[in-house]
Amino acid sequence: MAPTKVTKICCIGAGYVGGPTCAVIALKCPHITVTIVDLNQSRIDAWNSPDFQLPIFEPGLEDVVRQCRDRNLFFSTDVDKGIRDAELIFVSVNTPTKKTGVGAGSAADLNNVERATRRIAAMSTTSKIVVEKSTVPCRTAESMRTILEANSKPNCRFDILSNPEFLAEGTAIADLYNPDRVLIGSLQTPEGLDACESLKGVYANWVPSEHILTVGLWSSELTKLAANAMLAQRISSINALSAICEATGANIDEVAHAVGTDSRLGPKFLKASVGFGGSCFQKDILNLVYLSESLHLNEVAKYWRGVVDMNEWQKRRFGQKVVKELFGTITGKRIAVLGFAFKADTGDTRESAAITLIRDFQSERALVNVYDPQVPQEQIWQDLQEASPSSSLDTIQKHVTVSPSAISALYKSMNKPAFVFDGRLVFGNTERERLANIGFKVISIGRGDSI
Ligand SMILES: NC(=O)c1ccc[n+]([C@@H]2O[C@H](COP(=O)([O-])OP(=O)(O)OC[C@H]3O[C@@H](n4cnc5c(N)ncnc54)[C@H](O)[C@@H]3O)[C@@H](O)[C@H]2O)c1
Ligand SMILES: O=c1ccn([C@@H]2O[C@H](COP(=O)(O)OP(=O)(O)O[C@H]3O[C@H](CO)[C@@H](O)[C@H](O)[C@H]3O)[C@@H](O)[C@H]2O)c(=O)[nH]1
Repeated sequence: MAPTKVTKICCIGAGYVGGPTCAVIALKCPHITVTIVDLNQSRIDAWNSPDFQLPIFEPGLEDVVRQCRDRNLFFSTDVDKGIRDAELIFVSVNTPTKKTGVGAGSAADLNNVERATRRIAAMSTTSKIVVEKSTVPCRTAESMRTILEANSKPNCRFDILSNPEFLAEGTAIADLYNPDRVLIGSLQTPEGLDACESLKGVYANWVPSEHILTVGLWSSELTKLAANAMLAQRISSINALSAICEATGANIDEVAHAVGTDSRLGPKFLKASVGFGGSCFQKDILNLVYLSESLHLNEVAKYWRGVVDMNEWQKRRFGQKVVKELFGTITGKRIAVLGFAFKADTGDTRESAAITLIRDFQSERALVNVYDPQVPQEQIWQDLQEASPSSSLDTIQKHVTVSPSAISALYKSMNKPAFVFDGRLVFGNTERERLANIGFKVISIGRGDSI
């Protein structure tokens, strides 16, 4: 049998991955009808909103949705119909770290994946290619296949592929237009390889074939965890060195630049920071830690856990540095936190270092002003409450204000000496000097030479 030429795709999960990924597929493949389904009514309403107030902020996304929506791109809460009509289904649901039960704190919670898989089995009356897009532990595809096969109807076969997503938030559209690689894992059986060819045919509409890598299912699943673990490891390595720089007078930007010119290491992902955040790095490393522990590879688990431990230390260390520089106490002092999301160009606050920092400032009874144009106020309050479950919202709001602009942090209105703490190395030497000329004392992560 020849590989199916896909014309109808359904994506289960209309979040940061499902939304942009399938919107770009719709744009690049006008002959394919793409329906993105989700149980969350308000999210789907936002995707369908007449004024394109989309549920996530991502540069370039609105333009893609404007071009395709209601042409060959549809958003719906009718999950069952989406499943029934499709030839190929992406499962792009969230897989957060488990909060309770076996593996709590490190294992991935696969409940959403299982629910979606059971729904596919229950609703399908024709054969489907089912694609794992969510980040999952190694061998999850096997569990999905077992569930699908145990519940399938006659003449209905399911082929499972792994196709992890490597986009980064803030650059998702550019990453999807021009990916370093698309990775597809399949069983190495004739049917598995045919299914792989079908999915490859979708990406081949815009991705050069040498950038589409095909591997075995388990390698594909593990590659996603490995890639994130190794990226995060670079950040923890440079952050560990930033502490040495502060203590010795070396400059972390100079060290990172010089190290990164070694072609074996390369210049990217060497920016020291207040710590990595986002919904993926910590979750996926902990997922790898749990997998290693389950395989009784305790030294391997310990090795990867170190990357997360270093990140936690870096976040705490930055908060402690602020207290130390402000003469040992920040009680009653007003601190402006510019940026609440986990990085620039996104409104996503999951695991943002700003949350830990503000929680630590609150415990010192500082007065905090938060400014982030991409993050709605309600999200900030929700995150801060989750970070300090023993404090009421009233108590938090006595210490934290959400500012509509960054103006209130201007030098003239500040107590002197006025400090700027640069936790993302956004200020180079010129900007540092300019701030110092205004009168600010500038303290940057990874630099012993405050000015
Ligand atoms: N966010 C990223 O940058 C990124 C990048 C690569 C991979 N990933 C991985 O992709 C997956 C999705 O991440 P995300 O950030 O898009 O999550 P998200 O929370 O933004 O979106 C997931 C969506 O799935 C929906 N959902 C959950 N269970 C469902 C079900 N049974 N039926 C229908 N809808 C359901 C939720 O309502 C939610 O809207 C995760 O496994 C994540 O690790 C994320
Ligand atoms: O040199 C650097 C690079 C990043 N960061 C921080 O690391 C975090 C993660 O940044 P980034 O990787 O750019 O964003 P994510 O959207 O989390 O993307 C990561 O996680 C995704 C989800 O799995 C993967 O698909 C991407 O390939 C992977 O880069 C952010 O807090 C950044 O500020 C640094 O501190 N220093």
